[in-house]
Amino acid sequence: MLTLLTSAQMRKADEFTIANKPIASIDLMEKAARAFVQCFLKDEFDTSKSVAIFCGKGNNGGDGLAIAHILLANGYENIKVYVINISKKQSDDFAINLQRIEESKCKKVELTKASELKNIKADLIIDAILGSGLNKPLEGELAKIVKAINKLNKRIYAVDVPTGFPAEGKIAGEYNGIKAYKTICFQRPKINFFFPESVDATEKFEVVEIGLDENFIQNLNGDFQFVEETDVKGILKPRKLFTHKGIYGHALIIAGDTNTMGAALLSSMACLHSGAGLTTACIPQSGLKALNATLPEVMALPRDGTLAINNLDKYHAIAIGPGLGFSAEANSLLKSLIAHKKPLIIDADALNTLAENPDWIDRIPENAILTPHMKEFDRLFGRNDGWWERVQSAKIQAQKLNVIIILKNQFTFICLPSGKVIINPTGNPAMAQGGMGDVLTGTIAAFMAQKYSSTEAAILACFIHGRAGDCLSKELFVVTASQVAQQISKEIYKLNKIN
Ligand SMILES: NC(=O)C1=CN([C@@H]2O[C@H](COP(=O)(O)OP(=O)(O)OC[C@H]3O[C@@H](n4cnc5c(N)ncnc54)[C@H](O)[C@@H]3O)[C@@H](O)[C@H]2O)[C@@H](O)CC1
Repeated sequence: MLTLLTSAQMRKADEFTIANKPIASIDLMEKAARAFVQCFLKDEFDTSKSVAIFCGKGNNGGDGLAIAHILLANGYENIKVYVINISKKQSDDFAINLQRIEESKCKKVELTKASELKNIKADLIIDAILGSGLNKPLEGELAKIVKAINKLNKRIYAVDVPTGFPAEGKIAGEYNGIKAYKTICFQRPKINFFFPESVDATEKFEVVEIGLDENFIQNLNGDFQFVEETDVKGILKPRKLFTHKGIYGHALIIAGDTNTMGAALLSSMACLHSGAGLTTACIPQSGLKALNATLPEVMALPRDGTLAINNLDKYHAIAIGPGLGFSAEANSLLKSLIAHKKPLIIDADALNTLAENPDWIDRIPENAILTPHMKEFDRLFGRNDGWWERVQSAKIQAQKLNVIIILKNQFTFICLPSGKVIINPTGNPAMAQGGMGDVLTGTIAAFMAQKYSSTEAAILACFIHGRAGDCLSKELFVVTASQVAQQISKEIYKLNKIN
């Protein structure tokens, strides 16, 4: 699991590396600049293009100056550096690189006013005005300069973080910073790149390694961690010889209503393909034909409007919610499940039922998993102003209630009772279609039934569900929930096979 860093922690890692490795601060900057250029050249190999590099006077600007001379050395001839006079203060490494630029054949101009940008002509722009040192909103002439740079309407590559975009913390008000095509950031992605608000600042980002001390970074107590494929492979267990269906657990999916029976079928289908030994769908009578016709492997526990499930012992994991609707029966089922200590997943309509009965929330069993999307989360725990606030609130609630909250989005946040937030990297916009959450719920239930811990089940399910969608979207504009459900077994197989 990769630990993500705040800007303050990044500075510590920087200082530690300089103090403990045979590398000086200016050489670390050079290394960062080289890593940036290497990444930049993968996209921009036409060295006849002209490049305007906008630099502030801190270390981000220092990077920009180093990038200028490295690009020159790589065959780019038409490079112009614009040093923006935002303050008198300059960093030591900026000063050293400025001296180098002055001694080179690189053109350098000082820029004080936005109006001076009118005559700038460049095919490409590199933004190195402000990086992770941003400590206040962009104002005055600097804000005007940034606006004018955006208006040049050229492809902008940002160094480390787009100027004006906070690397972490609340993203307040309307974004007025650099709108980058791509951000090439150092050693770790910025935490805020995982929030939807970041699309205003950068269309994409790529992380380059700059040689900071990894041991030091991993031992920093970062709240945010990032799942890697190796983590998932480390958790997944192979299916052993002589095992039988009883070993892989029995999952109960309480879901479906007359008009939303598909949700129950999708959840059950995903549960099957994710490896549960037995799957039972608790659905209304009206869904039995469909269930038997489409998922013959799944058993049924028909609901007749007054169902009480007496024998919960035989189930190793229970998921409630997909397409469940709102009824007295659904209410009483959820209430009775909360009273039991079974591994439980609460999703969709069951989350909304919970929101209508807030006094039940404190009674949710330990290590239960809640899987809200943004609206369901806000209904449950109150409105949030932006994603930073929402994830902070999910973090607090997961700790307080001792549950796991899977806050779903492009990047899903798995908030653990320990206070850690695990970011899932897989998944893509082709998966933005109804039923996808039902599939995730069925997948989590299957992993819990197979006796993975709630944390493991959450990590596995989110990663593999997204990975299934990623694989399918290589050939499809949109992937449907059924396709994802059916792909899951293939993805588990691939991850297990390489182990
Ligand atoms: N591990 C690291 O920390 C490394 C950092 N490097 C670079 O260093 C950058 C951070 O450098 P700095 O800490 O010098 O900070 P910046 O270069 O981001 O900013 C410089 C200074 O600008 C001022 N400032 C902040 N917000 C402002 C605003 N809204 N308006 C006007 N002035 C403002 C602050 O006083 C700040 O210290 C990173 O983003 C990265 O590009 C690299 O050189 C490599 C290693």
